[in-house]
Amino acid sequence: MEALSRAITAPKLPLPRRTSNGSCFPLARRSLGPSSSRVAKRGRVFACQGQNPEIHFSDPDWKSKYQQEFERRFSIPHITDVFEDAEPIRSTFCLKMRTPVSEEFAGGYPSDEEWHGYINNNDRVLLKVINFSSPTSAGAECIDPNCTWVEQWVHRAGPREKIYFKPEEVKAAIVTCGGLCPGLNDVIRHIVITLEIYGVRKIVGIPFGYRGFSDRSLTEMQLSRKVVQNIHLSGGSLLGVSRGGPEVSEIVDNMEERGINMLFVLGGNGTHAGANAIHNECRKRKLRVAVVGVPKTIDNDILLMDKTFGFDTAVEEAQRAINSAYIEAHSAYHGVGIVKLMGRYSGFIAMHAALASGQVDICLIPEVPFNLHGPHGVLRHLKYLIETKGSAVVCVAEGAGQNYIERTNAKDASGNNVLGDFGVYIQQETKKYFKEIEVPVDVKYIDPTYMIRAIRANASDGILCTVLGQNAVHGAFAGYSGITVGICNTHYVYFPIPEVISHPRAVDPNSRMWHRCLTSTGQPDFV
Ligand SMILES: Nc1ncnc2c1ncn2[C@@H]1O[C@H](COP(=O)(O)OP(=O)(O)O)[C@@H](O)[C@H]1O
Ligand SMILES: O=P(O)(O)OC[C@H]1O[C@](O)(COP(=O)(O)O)[C@@H](O)[C@@H]1O
Ligand SMILES: [Mg+2]
Repeated sequence: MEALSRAITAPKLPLPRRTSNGSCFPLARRSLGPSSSRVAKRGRVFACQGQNPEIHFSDPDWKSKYQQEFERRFSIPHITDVFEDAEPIRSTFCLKMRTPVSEEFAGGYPSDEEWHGYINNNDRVLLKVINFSSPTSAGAECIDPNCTWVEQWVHRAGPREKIYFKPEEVKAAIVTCGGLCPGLNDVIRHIVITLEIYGVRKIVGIPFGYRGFSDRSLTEMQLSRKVVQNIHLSGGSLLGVSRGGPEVSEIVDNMEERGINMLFVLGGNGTHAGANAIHNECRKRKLRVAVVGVPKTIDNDILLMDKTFGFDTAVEEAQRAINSAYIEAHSAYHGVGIVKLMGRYSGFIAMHAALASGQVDICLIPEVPFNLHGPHGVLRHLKYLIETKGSAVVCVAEGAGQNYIERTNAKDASGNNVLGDFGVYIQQETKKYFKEIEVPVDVKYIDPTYMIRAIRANASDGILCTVLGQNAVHGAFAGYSGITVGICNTHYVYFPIPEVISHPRAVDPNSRMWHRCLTSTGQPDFV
């Protein structure tokens, strides 16, 4: 797997802390490296790595240069970049024709000249929709010190009128990697259904993530509308998931062997790094292959998207654990309920679950440093809560408080750091502290980790999965590769993969959302 990791350009996680917009971070000094640009945010100087290396705000044309560079970065790779003479055909995706697409296309491809349901290749969606009037505005994301409004457009997702694959020549494969996430089956289902509408007959599932490309004992699963009809009714992945796996070259060798020319990859940042490496390898080998990702992570740590599928469901389920902790704490004499939720580097689940439940007194996330001990520490505040309220609920994200736990350098099969269990640690420290100050407390610890991700998607996630799955297929047929689908300001878009995985998206401690969470919990700064 190490070799696979080296194959991509995106740096390995985690990276230095950045703001939630994913690009800027405060500069210690005024000097900038060759690949950074400077922006003002709340009166501080920021650097935007990898963006507009030579941007000079004194240049009267800086804005148009910035936009040109942005357009270049967010252009989505197309099959014609490599196969200049690739000829498109009229789309076989036409919803006006109600009869099923014939297996042999004997009478030619179906078409409906009158249908206006296609996306124009030049359609764009605005990536940022707030025109901040000042760098001091809450959550301001500025490019220049004056916070000038710069339109940033990204590609609109959806079916195109011209397609670059003949359905009868397509062998499509779907693979699900990383940890589970509610909605995986919904996405698989809609990829299969949409492929069939285009007229594809050869659709297979690769079992157990990237591993399924190398382990000869794992055979591909034939997929059809009939097979996937009811899979969304249960959680998990019909295909199975795994971490780790073969090298990129082995994956592409195997794809060639099986004749796969459309690959749909469902996974998080690691999986997408792999998908991008597969796309690049296919290009290197001059293979007419479309590789399209669908971001999957309950951590919600993929950049630039409103949210990833499964996140809402996970938050909803997490609330149940918080509610149980609240009931336990509230019903006990001096009860303290502690809940640990997932979130390796990003505290979105903990923050949103705390906000949604309204029952959390202290929310601890990896992005916001805190002291456990001392006059301004978490434990002192817990004492105050016990004295004043009689009980307290604490919600901690998995990645919080790692500085309190001895590092092991252990890695999982994908190369992710194995974190220490801060939930258990804070539980023990709480007991120890109250024992020392001779205040009796009843501590209840709940770790619902796998329960929040092994369930089926709720209704809103189900719809999100439907749109993402369908758009993934439209993107592949339109001839795009090395892309992923997302929701952006409520519209659906295609992003080039490297732009969404350059580092994990994190909660911005200066964001309105974190401030709302603090308003809700009433917790002080623990520093
Ligand atoms: N940097 C990388 N380059 C290529 N493949 C990777 C990379 N990181 C992880 N992978 C592969 O992607 C798959 C899923 O990665 P993992 O980090 O476990 O989950 P996720 O995709 O949810 O982040 C694994 O098979 C792993 O080997
Ligand atoms: O026990 P597992 O399968 O490694 O999963 C735990 C991990 O799952 C996550 O919730 C999501 O991780 P992925 O997006 O990489 O699947 C992490 O926060 C957590 O560390
Ligand atoms: Mg990950």
